[in-house]
Amino acid sequence: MQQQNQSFFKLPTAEKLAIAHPGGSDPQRGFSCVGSENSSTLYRKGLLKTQVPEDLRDAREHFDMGAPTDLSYPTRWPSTTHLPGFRPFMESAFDSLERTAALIMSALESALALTPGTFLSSITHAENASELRLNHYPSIPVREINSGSVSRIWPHFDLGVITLLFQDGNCSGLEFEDRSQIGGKCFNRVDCGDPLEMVVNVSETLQRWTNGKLAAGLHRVNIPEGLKGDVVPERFSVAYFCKADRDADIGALKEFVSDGDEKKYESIRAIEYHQQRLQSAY
Ligand SMILES: O=C(O)CCC(=O)C(=O)O
Ligand SMILES: [Fe+2]
Repeated sequence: MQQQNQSFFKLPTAEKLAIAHPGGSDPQRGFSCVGSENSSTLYRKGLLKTQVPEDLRDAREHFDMGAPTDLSYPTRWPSTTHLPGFRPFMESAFDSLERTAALIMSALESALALTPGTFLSSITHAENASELRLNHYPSIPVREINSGSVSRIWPHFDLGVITLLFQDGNCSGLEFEDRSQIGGKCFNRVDCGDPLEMVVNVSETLQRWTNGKLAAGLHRVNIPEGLKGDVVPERFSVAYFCKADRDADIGALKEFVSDGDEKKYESIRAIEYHQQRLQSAY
């Protein structure tokens, strides 16, 4: 998949722009050029409500696809002339990742002693809302990142249920917030490791369903540890965002709100919640 990732971003700019995501609140499909998505607003207007300056940019481009069965928001595919085999490969990868995510959610149901299907009944709809993303971070001078207004990806929470994340094995930089010091002040590095390693990240929907019992992981991509030279090399990653069905309620589940507990997350349809959040990120 990392090879497909590299091939996609090597396409001529015009080819990528021909399948550009128009922005706005609809689920992302196709190509988003460097600077088009602003992850810092996901942070600013997200769970932490922390004050962050307005003019922060992401040094990242990405490609998003939806489920092959998602007829509401079809994927914008590059032409087969330029990338033969890309679509069938990505659709088959989507299928494997969807099954992997379902296994993890089923294991979580057992671990939390929930009735089977408590989570999965809201994620297995035929017209599923999950997404697969290819990220490319072009090489960038260290001084640009140190200027403070550009980051590979600003601290943010993912919106879905869980994220399955793969790094390219060459360029590290992924960091997760240290849970003992909430507030985005201290981050722990995640080793780049083997490209077959999968990072599983709790995202906002699971935090909402569990009324905060499983907290979403705040993460970012920073300058790699021990970098030599004054240019950060290019980096690739792949993220599968397992999402709730569009019509699913993503308020706190009754199983996680005992008598006398505060229900921290009110009922809202997943699609409405996502639209509100994406509107602010583009
Ligand atoms: O590139 C990475 O390692 C992280 C990507 C990420 O956080 C995202 O796409 O939401
Ligand atoms: Fe993320």
